[in-house]
Amino acid sequence: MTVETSFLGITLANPLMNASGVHCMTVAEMDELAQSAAGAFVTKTATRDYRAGNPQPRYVDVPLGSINSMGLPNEGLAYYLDYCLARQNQQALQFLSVVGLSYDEIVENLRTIEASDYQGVTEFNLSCPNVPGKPQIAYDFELTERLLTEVFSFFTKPLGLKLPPYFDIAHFDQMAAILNRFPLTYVNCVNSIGNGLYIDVDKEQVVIKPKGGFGGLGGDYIKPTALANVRAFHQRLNPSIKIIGTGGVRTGQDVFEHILCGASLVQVGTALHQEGVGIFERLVAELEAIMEAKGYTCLEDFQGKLREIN
Ligand SMILES: O=C(O)c1[nH]c(=O)[nH]c(=O)c1I
Repeated sequence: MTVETSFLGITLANPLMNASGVHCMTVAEMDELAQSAAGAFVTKTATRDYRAGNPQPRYVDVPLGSINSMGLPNEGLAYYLDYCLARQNQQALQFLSVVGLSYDEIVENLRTIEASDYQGVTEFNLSCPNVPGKPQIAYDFELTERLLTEVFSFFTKPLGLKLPPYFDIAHFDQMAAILNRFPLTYVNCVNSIGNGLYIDVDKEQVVIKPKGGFGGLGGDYIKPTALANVRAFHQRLNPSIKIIGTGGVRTGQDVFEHILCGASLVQVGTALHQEGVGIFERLVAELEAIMEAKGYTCLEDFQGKLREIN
């Protein structure tokens, strides 16, 4: 029995990796990830220039997950691109997460990556909920289509999209119809559930400073939504477009559920932030135990095979 998997023809020891934004802001954090049991890693979403991000406190772990309004702090695209270029011969599979603060900057950043010797995967983040004044790109279907049309007029390297959660069947249909028109490597479902609110009852106060306390939710809160988005897009997208499952992963069972819904890789955010990189060994062991108990010998035995009630 094995939890090995392959992505873009590259064999990975397991389907697990970090979620962008968690444990991937600096070289030190990314090196620690690279040395961990994680099968792959992704960088913090980069903009062209360095960003300090929103004022603190801007990330808080809470009993059922986390709330954050980081505000896209990052060292700038060159920092992460240089990191990936320097290590792309040693690391099996790298994911470089990117966005821009404007349409033109997004195009510029993707042109920078295209012009580089980067051989890894690019994750285009369409779903950052925390840049004040910037609505999430992926909730604007026309803008998404316009951007993807322009990007794929020049971008030839493997490209995936980080999507926000959708909550309406019509939106799954509309978005999938758009995505199926492009040679995407994958879609990553889901980013945090945007603009939640967590309250400290003793202080009768919000817990994060930016945006009046509104922030993206992660953790246990979002697993049912994450699973539904993985399943919905797995059912609707061309099989050539893989699904990465993100959201609410804390145990091997959560990993199993994401794969059952159709995920090829599974990312860990909130729980990684809370437990550290040791979580990957634990998740692998727990997933193996579930597969053993069910008599599965590989991920393909159950991947995408969620049953409905007929
Ligand atoms: O506030 C952030 O930096 C952030 N926070 C999130 O929860 N998702 C994102 O994609 C981003 I770029």
